[in-house]
This record gives sequence, structure tokens and C-alpha cells, in this order.
Amino acid sequence: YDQPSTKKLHLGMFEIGKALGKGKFGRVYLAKERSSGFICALKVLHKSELQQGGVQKQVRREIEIQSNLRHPNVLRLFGHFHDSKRIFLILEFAGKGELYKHLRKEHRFPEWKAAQYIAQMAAALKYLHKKHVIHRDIKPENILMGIHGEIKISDFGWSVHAPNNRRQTMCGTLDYLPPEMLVTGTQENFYSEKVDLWSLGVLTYEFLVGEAPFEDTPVMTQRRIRRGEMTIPSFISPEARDLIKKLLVLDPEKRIPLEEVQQHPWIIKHCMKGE
Ligand SMILES: Cn1ncc2ncnc(NCCc3cnc(NC(=O)Nc4cccc(C(F)(F)F)c4)s3)c21
Repeated sequence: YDQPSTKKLHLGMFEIGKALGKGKFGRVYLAKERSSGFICALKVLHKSELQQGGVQKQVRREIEIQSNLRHPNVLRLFGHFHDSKRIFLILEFAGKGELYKHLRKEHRFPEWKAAQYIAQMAAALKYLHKKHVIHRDIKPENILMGIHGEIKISDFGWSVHAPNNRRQTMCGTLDYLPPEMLVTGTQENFYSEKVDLWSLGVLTYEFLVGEAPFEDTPVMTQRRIRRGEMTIPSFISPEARDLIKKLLVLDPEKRIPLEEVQQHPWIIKHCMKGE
């Protein structure tokens, strides 16, 4: 597939199909680029809402960061354009939609499936971190699935270049926040790519258990995250338990690196090539 011609992108170039979902800041539609027949997903963002949310610069950063990313487990952002009221993101279409819907339907994933997803996430995060990009918002809602069941990290609206001590008011669930990002007094806390390792641990737990490890009321969730207070159910295999405990470590420097995640016995056991 070659890039759409460099001539000016505009809405008329696309035939708009069904709505694929709606986020906090706009809807996403299936779309076909008329001249090439290329199928994509078109996310429509209303400038007024972005202004109200004070997030315009984040969208610009997302476009800048994601346009340079090429990895099978990272959703492509092919381009963008805008009219007087809206910004349009031209995204790769993920044929099997949102991973969290599959997770909710199945309640939890069998260990072989969870391990394959975590292996793909580790490969994607390794790629991002090599480019000094921290995603910062790894959670089931931000993971999509391609037609072959491969997973794709998406929505880089909260991603930044490392290292970064910018504190953003995070909206949405606290479940995935690492302790170092929770407001801890006044000292300026720098955080690094290691925040994505914590979230990978939370994701592994949620894939296997069907709920997040620190899920509770907002106040209690923050307290349990800060103290690393979680229990791993007995039906979780010792290998999976070992990986979760090596990722959900309060001290960011002590979380196991992505290379070790990829070589972990739980991953190796379920992801032998050709299995
Ligand atoms: C549901 N679905 N099913 C199939 C499918 N295929 C592709 N895409 C889908 N959905 C869209 C997934 C997204 C990818 N990138 C996004 N980016 C974003 O939404 N950015 C963004 C917006 C507003 C505000 C901010 C900010 F600044 F506040 F952070 C950032 S959303 C699909």
C-alpha cells in the first residue's frame, strides 16, 4: 500500500461507513479513501471540545509521535487533516475491534492467550521505549485487535517523550497508574518508561483474573497502588504469578526489563514459535 497522494487531504476524499466507537472526545468511523479504495478508521475530534479539555497540544504531540511509529503491534496513524470545526485522524482499521470487549465477553483469558498478548505488548513497548516514547496509558481500552488476532497498542493521546516530569491531570481509571505517577507531595517526581512496565503488570493481572489488581474506590485504589497491596488468586499459575510480581514492583528501577519479560518462563512456555 502506498501513501495516499500528498495532495491536500480532505473529508470529501473518504466514504464514511459505520461508527466503530465513541471516545471521550469524539467518534471513530470506518472509512474508505475513494480513489484508492483504502480502508481505514477516521477519528473525528471537535476542536471546541479539545479546547475545553485543554488537550489540543496533546493531540498535536500524539500526531507527531505516532506518525513516526511503524510496528505490527502499534496502530498506525497514517495522517491527519482538519476543517473549521474538526480534526480528523486517519488511523489503521483494526478488524477485530477493542480488546476489552473480548476480555469482558470471555471474563478472563486462558493463560496461553494472555501470554501471547503480553508477549506482543512487550515487543511493542520495547519498540516504543527504544524511540524514547512512553505510552503512559496502557489499559485494555487502548488495545485493539487486528483481523489475525494480533493486538495493537492505540491512542497515544497521553504518550510523551522520556524522561518526563510533566504532570497531566489523568482522566479515566486510576487502576493502571503506577505509584510514581500518583500525586506524592510537592517534590517534582520524574518518571520514565518504567511506568509502562507497571501498567504491563496490571494488564497481565487483568487478562488472567478478569479485574484489575487494585480495583477499589478511587481513594482506596490510590492507597493500594502506593502500598502495592494486591492478592493474586490461587488459580493463577506460579509462572504467571512470578511475572506479575516482577512487574508490579513499587520501585520503578526494580521492575524487570522488557527483554526479561520476553524471556520469562511463562512467556516462553506459551509462545514457542509455531505453537
Ligand atoms: C473502535 N475501533 N474499532 C476498530 C478500530 N480501528 C481503529 N481505531 C479504532 N478506534 C480509534 C482508536 C484510536 C486511535 N488513536 C486515537 N487517538 C485519540 O483518540 N487521540 C485523542 C483524542 C482526543 C483527545 C486526546 C488527548 F489529547 F486528550 F489525549 C487524544 S483513538 C477502532
